[in-house]
Amino acid sequence: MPSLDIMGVGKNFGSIHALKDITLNVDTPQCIGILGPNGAGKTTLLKIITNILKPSEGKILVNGINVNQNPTRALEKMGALVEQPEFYPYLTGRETMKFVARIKGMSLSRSYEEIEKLAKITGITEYLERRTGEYSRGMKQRLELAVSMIGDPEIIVLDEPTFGLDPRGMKEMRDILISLNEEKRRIILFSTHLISEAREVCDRVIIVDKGEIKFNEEISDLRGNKIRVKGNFKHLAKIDGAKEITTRGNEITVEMNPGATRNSILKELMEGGVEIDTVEGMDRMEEVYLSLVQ
Ligand SMILES: Nc1ncnc2c1ncn2[C@@H]1O[C@H](COP(=O)(O)OP(=O)(O)OP(=O)(O)O)[C@@H](O)[C@H]1O
Repeated sequence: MPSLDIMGVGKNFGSIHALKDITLNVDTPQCIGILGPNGAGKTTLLKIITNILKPSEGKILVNGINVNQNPTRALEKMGALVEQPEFYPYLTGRETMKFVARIKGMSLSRSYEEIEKLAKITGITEYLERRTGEYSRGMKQRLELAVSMIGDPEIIVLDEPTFGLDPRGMKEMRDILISLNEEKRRIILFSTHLISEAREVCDRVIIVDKGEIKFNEEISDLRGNKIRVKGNFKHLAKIDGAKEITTRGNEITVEMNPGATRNSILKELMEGGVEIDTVEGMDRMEEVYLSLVQ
């Protein structure tokens, strides 16, 4: 079983405290999303995990091995896409993968099988014979993922794998991550700005802001306890199922009492004379994230 231990990691760039005492222990295969606004510290954390940067404090253990002290052994079973690699533009996708497979010490016959398998998983089989200099951003991103997976890593670390892709490309990349995660053989850690993406792909979500973990929960534990309604109303009657109600313009946010349901709240609002236009559910992850972004 792969394991990743982030133990009290801090990172200072001069007077900037990019990370402060980050601790996280993962010892079962799962997908973890790191969500956070610009400058939160996501990339810095992923760079420390992959030994591109040294922590100012704390340590990272991969399968119990200290990344900083023994990087070769610790990172043997890790595949990462953290700094955008520049491929040699005159090599084809296949040659690029073969090159990396050879560096990783793989035999030619094994590398051939590995390339075919990974090209299929990441959907690049049809571009394998083209020079990477001619690849679109989406093709490059898939090739990068395929390259990071050479050697069947137990831990995969990806910095914003869907960044810069069009909606279809984003969906396809998410589907690849979902299917990799379904095998439940690896720890997949990736950063994103998108709540919806984290919710769709991950088992656990961590929200980082100003270098600190502000939220760390399993997706399955998140229960929506707020709903937001937009509509017309003159004044609000008492809502039995509401713990707290706030209004802003034509927007009503209701925090529900434990026994209440979305439907019971909506019924009460309508009976109280609210003409409802739209309804949104909010969960705690969304609340924390939106409060940080705002
Ligand atoms: N090499 C560096 N030198 C100085 N400051 C840095 C360096 N790298 C990052 N920082 C600072 O550390 C903080 C965290 O940056 P980081 O790139 O980790 O954030 P992020 O969450 O990945 O942001 P984004 O979503 O914008 O990519 C920021 O204040 C950033 O300016």
